[in-house]
Order: sequence, then C-alpha cells, then structure tokens
Amino acid sequence: MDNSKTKANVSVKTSRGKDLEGHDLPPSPAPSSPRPRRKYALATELVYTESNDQYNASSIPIYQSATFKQSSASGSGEYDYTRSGNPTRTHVERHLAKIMSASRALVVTSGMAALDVITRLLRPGDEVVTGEDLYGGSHRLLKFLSTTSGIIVHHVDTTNVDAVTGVLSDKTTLVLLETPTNPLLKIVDIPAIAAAAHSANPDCLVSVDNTMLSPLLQTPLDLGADIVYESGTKYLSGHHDIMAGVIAVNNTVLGDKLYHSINVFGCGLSPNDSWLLIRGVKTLGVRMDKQQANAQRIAEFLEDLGLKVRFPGLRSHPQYDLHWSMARGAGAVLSFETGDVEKSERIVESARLWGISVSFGCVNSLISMPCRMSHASIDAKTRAERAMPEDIVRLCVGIEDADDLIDDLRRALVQAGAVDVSPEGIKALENEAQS
Ligand SMILES: Cc1ncc(COP(=O)(O)O)c(C=O)c1O
Ligand SMILES: N[C@@H](CCSC[C@H](N)C(=O)O)C(=O)O
Repeated sequence: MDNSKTKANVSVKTSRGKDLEGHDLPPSPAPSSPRPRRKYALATELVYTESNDQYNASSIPIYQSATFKQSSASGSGEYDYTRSGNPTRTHVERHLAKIMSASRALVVTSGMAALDVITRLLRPGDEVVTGEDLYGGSHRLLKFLSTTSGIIVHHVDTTNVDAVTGVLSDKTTLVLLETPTNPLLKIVDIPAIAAAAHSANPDCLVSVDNTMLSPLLQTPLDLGADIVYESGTKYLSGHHDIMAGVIAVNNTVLGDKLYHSINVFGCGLSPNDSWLLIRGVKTLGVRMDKQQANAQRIAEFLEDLGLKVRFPGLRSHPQYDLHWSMARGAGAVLSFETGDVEKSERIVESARLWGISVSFGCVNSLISMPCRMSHASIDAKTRAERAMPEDIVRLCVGIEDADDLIDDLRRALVQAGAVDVSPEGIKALENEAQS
C-alpha cells in the first residue's frame, strides 16, 4: 500500500481543481463533510436531512444527468460529469458521513465495489490480515488479489487477538475485519485489534465491514477503525431493490485517495440508486427495531427447542459481553445447525414465508444454506479447514409478524423431520441438541 499520502504523511493536500496526480480537473464533487451543528440521537439523524436545494425540495431531486454545463471555458462548476460527482450522490454521501461518524462517506455500486476501492490502496508485497469466517465474496476478492497482484493475505481466527497479533508486522498495511461475521456470527474485538495493528505498523489501515449491523447498531470509526464499509444492498437500503456500497473515513487524504479510485474506475453510485439509498436510510431505525425484535424471538424459539443457535442477542453467545461492549444491538441475522445437510435442505425447502434467497437486511425474511449459496465461492476444502458447518442454516429476519414467522419455521422443522414431535410439543432430536 502506498501509505505516503495517507496516514504517515497527511500534509499532502489535494487542492480543489487538482486530482491526486495533480491533473487540473473540474473540482467535483465537494468533499462530503457535514457542517458542524447540534447532534441528535441516531434515530433522528437518520431521518433529518439537510440540502441546499434551490426549491427546498423535501426529497432530494434525482439529478438524472451525465453532464453539467459549465459557465465558462475554465470548467469551474462544482459538477461536470456524473462519474466524477453528482448532487444526488453528494447528498447521500453527506447524510451517510453524518450517521457513520465520519468526515467523508463515498457511495459506490455495490459492497464488493467498496472493498475493491479499498484494496486498490494495496501494492505488491503488502500484507493483509483478515478473518477465517468472512463473507464469501470478500474471500474471493482477496484470493484474486493474492493470486494476481502479489498481495499476501493471512486468514486467521480474528476472534483471538493473539492469533491476529502473531501475524501482524510492519508489512501489514490492511487489516480487514467483519463483526459479527457472516455467517457464523463470531465477534471480533475491534479496539484491541486496531491498537495491535497500529502498533505493528502506524500506517496500517484497519477496515471494518459493518454490513451485518449497519451504522445504527455499530460505528467502527468510533472504535479505532480507519475505514468502515458496508454493502448498502442490505440494511441501509432495506428492500432488496438496489445494489450499493458505502465507504466512510475520518482522514481527509485517505478520503481523497478513495474518491480518486472511484473516479478513475467509474464505480460511483448512480443518481437513481443514490436516491433509493437515501430513501431507505430514512427508515433504517424502524425497520431495524422490528427486525431485531423478531430475530430475538426466533433465536429464543430455536434455542428453546434445543438447537445450536448463533446470535449475539442470546446470553449463550460465547462473546455476548464483547459484542455489547461495541454494539447497540444484535442485528437480525442468525444461524443454526441441524447436524445433517439433507435435513437442513429440507427445512429450507419446507419454509413458505421465508424466501430461499441470499442477502439479508431486507424487510422480507429469508432462509438460506450459506455453504451452498452466499459462501459457495469459498471452496469445500477451505470451508472444512475453517470449520464452517456444511449444514448451517442462516435466517435473515424481516419485519413480518413474529408469530407468523415462528409458525412457518415450526412447520418447516416438523415437515423436515428435524424435531421430535410429542404431545408436550416439539424438541430438537437428541443427537442434534446443543451440549
Ligand atoms: C458481510 C458482507 N460484506 C460485503 C458484501 C458484498 O456486498 P454486495 O453484495 O452489495 O456487493 C456482502 C454481501 O454480498 C456481505 O454479506
Ligand atoms: N452469487 C453471489 C452470492 C451473493 S451472497 C450475498 C450476501 N452477501 C449474503 O451473504 O447472502 C456471489 O457469487 O457473490
């Protein structure tokens, strides 16, 4: 990673009108720093937006324009070309910076595009430290970089700070964390790992994928991270109608470098999707409250049956205290095991209300088998080495009525032969109950 212009040498400045290579370009867009003012509770901030729209439109207009006319041949307008900047995109970026505890947020075409932009900071020979339980697409991107770009990637158990410290060195330029992890819901100690990474290499960037919780429930920049990114396809937009990614930072030069890549490679979010993203963000609070409450009830229902359930809202979660020391909620993704891949398949296929689908964070509830679906890009051998249970069923809880969701799940468990049915009720089969 070329750190000379990020942490180590923050004196390198980009001036308006010049990009990072010194090219004299139209100065678009304005940095998305929110202006200082009273801070409200997050639930309020999600809804409260500010804009300098000429007609004071309550909803930001969609500037569906690729180009912007300039008032002079010097091309000095704030915007010139939508790949470089667009007012609708700037609006959502300013809003997200505010709720992500950042000075600058950038929105791109997907969560993977966000990780791509971040990893473009890396240079051959740089070392990346990341987890073993990692979203399949992130694993695939890192594998691609390690096989094509001379980047060295260490996958370690990031729930163990000593294991992380053991591979950190002055060559570590990026630490990539997910917490809770997808799909095993493991918790990673962001402050401890950030401190260890910065002590091994003060220029190391600690980046946290916050997709599983959203900024409503966790703000990694307040916990020692340098970069936070999310798939906006999930909770932020909330309806599975767009793909989006968000990156947020508090270092001006780092923000400029990330923006530079977005302009160079052309992955900025479209005006229409930027508008859908901000519309989704405004209802994040109410959606997440309901999704979390439903998820808690479902996790307790499954645990009461005697199944092994992974959910940070359960007291039985081995890292319950660590999770709640960093987060303001448990989220709405949980997973459970049945001990038998075919039985898990039958459960998934017996559910009616739960859609068989990848992704999460949507208003609709979803059920999936990560090893066959979202994490199929991690080969079976690697999954086995990382102790990923092939039978794991992931539930991504939506905003439906909790009783309806539980009824449908109960029926699916019975239909799949995954539980003992007796006059007293249903219970996990003896060999599948958690010890
Ligand atoms: C934790 C996590 N990070 C990143 C991504 C990538 O996001 P996207 O699908 O928007 O590219 C996903 C899912 O796809 C995810 O689950
Ligand atoms: N076929 C897709 C799978 C996307 S998984 C989406 C989401 N992150 C999840 O965890 O469900 C791919 O190959 O990326």
